[in-house]
Amino acid sequence: MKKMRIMGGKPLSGEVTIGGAKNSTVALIPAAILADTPVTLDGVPDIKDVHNLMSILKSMQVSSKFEGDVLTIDPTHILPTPLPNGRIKSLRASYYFMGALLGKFGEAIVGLPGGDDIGPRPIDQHIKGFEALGAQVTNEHGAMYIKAPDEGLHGARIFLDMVSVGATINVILAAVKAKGKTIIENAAKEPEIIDLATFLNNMGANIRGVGTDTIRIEGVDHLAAHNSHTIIPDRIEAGTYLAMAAAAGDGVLVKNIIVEHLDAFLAKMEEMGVQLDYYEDSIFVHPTKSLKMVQIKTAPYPGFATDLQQPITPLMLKAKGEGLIVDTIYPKRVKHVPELIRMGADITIENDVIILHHADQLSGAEVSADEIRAGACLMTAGLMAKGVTTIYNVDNILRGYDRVVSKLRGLGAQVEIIDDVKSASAS
Ligand SMILES: CC(=O)N[C@H]1[C@@H](OP(=O)(O)OP(=O)(O)OC[C@H]2O[C@@H](n3ccc(=O)[nH]c3=O)[C@H](O)[C@@H]2O)O[C@H](CO)[C@@H](O)[C@@H]1O
Ligand SMILES: C=C(OP(=O)(O)O)C(=O)O
Repeated sequence: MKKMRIMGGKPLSGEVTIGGAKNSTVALIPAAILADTPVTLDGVPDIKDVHNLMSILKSMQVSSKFEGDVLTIDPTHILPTPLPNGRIKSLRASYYFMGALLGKFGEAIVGLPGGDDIGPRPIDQHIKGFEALGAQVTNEHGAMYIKAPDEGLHGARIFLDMVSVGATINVILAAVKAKGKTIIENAAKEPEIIDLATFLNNMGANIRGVGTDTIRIEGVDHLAAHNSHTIIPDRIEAGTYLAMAAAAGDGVLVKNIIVEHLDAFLAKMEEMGVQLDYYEDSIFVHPTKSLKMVQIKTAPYPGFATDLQQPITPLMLKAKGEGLIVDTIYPKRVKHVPELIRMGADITIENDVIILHHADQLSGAEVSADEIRAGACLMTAGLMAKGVTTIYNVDNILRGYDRVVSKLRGLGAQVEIIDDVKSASAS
């Protein structure tokens, strides 16, 4: 396991460029196996989730090559392979192989996914969707066995009991080649779902209504890539750097942003009094002086993203007064709280409400990134703090933050990643 060492107190300045969205990429890679041709993705972030997905592809005889930010995937020799264990457990989005293999071969054996420990993450709505399309689903020793009827999957009307990104995407992947029309109601509206549908539609799929709560899919027989697909910028990485720039910056330009994808987050930054200059696809964050405390309630898109409640927390610690955070999606997503307290923060949790107070000065400490966004929060706290912060379990950050050390160094941060077995290296 690696750890990250941050020497705090040095204000960030300069510019940083946001990479392609993790949550698009991790859906696009499994989706690529639905194609009858090689597929090229551009703007791919260099994150561990991508490397783990490439290794899963390899186990199915799907070759892939990652050069710069271009990933080519050749699924033309794919074999229908059971995936009950192994790398499947290393990330959440491996569950997209359930929908993709089911859509491609009418059968999937896929282990229950890993991913962040942020409270219960059931997949009942994914299963409900597969069953509505005619599949039989059983859970045997921690792996899902999913089988279409002999005549193949058929279109269906599916009302999701709750808005779920994963279930919406998995049903799209399974239904895109099913016979007839599928309608997903109460669908999630996240931009990454639109990105996935754009990719599939450009290959010949017929998916309409993505970005609204009703998605209509007319099944097609073939999918073929004619052009490379450019992945949308990562709105969560962007939000992380924007909050970091406001909390620990002396004037930072964050580039490659789709501003509209961050509306709820940016409104909160402005409510706090952060001064932002907007350009076509970048935002300049001015150094902050006095900040107003706010209350945040996370919600499905276009609401305030759960994945940004931890990254904005250190910024809130700079504001005067009492702030509240309620994560309605993952009420137990509080792994950052004991670590921030160790750094000198005044935070309590009552009935799943996170209550924060102003901290004059955080102090460097040894802390643990127990999940990706807790890690993002601790990086910013470490940059704000006096002294050295060592973040353990840094693989949880590297799972989803593209070339994070070189980006932070580019902003003037003193940061390094150290293997626990002495030798130092940067990624
Ligand atoms: C790879 C990826 O894109 N991950 C994102 C995705 O995760 P993921 O797709 O796993 O999250 P969902 O949108 O499915 O989950 C939303 C809520 O619905 C619940 N639920 C979901 C499915 C289900 O079958 N049953 C059920 O009860 C979950 O426990 C959660 O409370 O959306 C989350 C919520 O925006 C983000 O935090 C993750 O970064
Ligand atoms: C929860 C997250 O990721 P995953 O769904 O991949 O675990 C996240 O990106 O914040």
